[in-house]
Amino acid sequence: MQVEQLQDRLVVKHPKGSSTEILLYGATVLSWKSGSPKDHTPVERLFVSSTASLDGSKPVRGGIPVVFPCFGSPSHPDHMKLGQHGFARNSVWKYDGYTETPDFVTVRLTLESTPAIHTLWPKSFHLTYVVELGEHTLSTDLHVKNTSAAPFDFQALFHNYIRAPAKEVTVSPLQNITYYDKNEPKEERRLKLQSKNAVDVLNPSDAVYENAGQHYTVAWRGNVLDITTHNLKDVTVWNAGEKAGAKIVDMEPGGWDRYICVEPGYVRGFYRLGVGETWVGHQTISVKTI
Ligand SMILES: O=P(O)(O)OC[C@H]1O[C@H](O)[C@H](O)[C@@H](O)[C@@H]1O
Repeated sequence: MQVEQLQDRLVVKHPKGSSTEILLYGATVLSWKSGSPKDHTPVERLFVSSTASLDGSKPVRGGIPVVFPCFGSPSHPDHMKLGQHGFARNSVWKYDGYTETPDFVTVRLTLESTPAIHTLWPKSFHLTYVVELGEHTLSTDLHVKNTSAAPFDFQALFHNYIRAPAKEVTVSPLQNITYYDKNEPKEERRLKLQSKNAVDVLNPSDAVYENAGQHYTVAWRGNVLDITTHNLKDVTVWNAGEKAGAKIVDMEPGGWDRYICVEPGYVRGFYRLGVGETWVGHQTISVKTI
């Protein structure tokens, strides 16, 4: 059996040694251990704060929280009752089974509206989250189906906390891409053009790159992870930095220096989904040999 269902999570093991754990709360990927094509020893690739709450009392500080149907604090008139990053990351998802091929173990989770969600966002929808584990890859797909009688607008994002030393890691290629700098105090100055190709987070970063290339390389000292995406036109690069990081209540001491968030999403503007239609956002994170 490659998938073990525990009370609060799924533990998925690949015959070639990689593994992943998915908390039903938020469908949050909590762990992804994978070797590289050069060194087969499985290594944890995601950062989860040791002080994160995993009991469903608040979204997990780390792993891969799923952001839907709004990113950040709501800005769309239909989203005003929602909390930061929406409800997907703090709702309990249902396990919907797994499939297995020689190369991949794939698990499915689903989420539909509940009375509590309905009071915040009165739409009818069906979400399916598909997590596919390969020998050196982890893919996540979010399927959003509109089961309402009218179109609705949403944003979606995979909030990947990549385990990496913040002082050394870079994300590329981002040169000549326009980004929305959330750390810039004045709204009218927030849209900027990135001049660097490999962007670091030596200073605090909260930058939403618009219409980026959907293929990113996250690199530091002998490590390379590739992220390829589909239908996720934007990517946010976030690291709180030392000062603001110390103020995040569920961030472990010094935790700001152990992660970089590289968050593919559809978050600049909104995707309008017609009645009965399904939208799929996809990412694959691969461990590369260098
Ligand atoms: O603290 P959270 O609600 O989990 O959000 C953590 C971060 O998520 C994204 O990266 C946003 O761009 C940031 O502005 C935010 O601080």
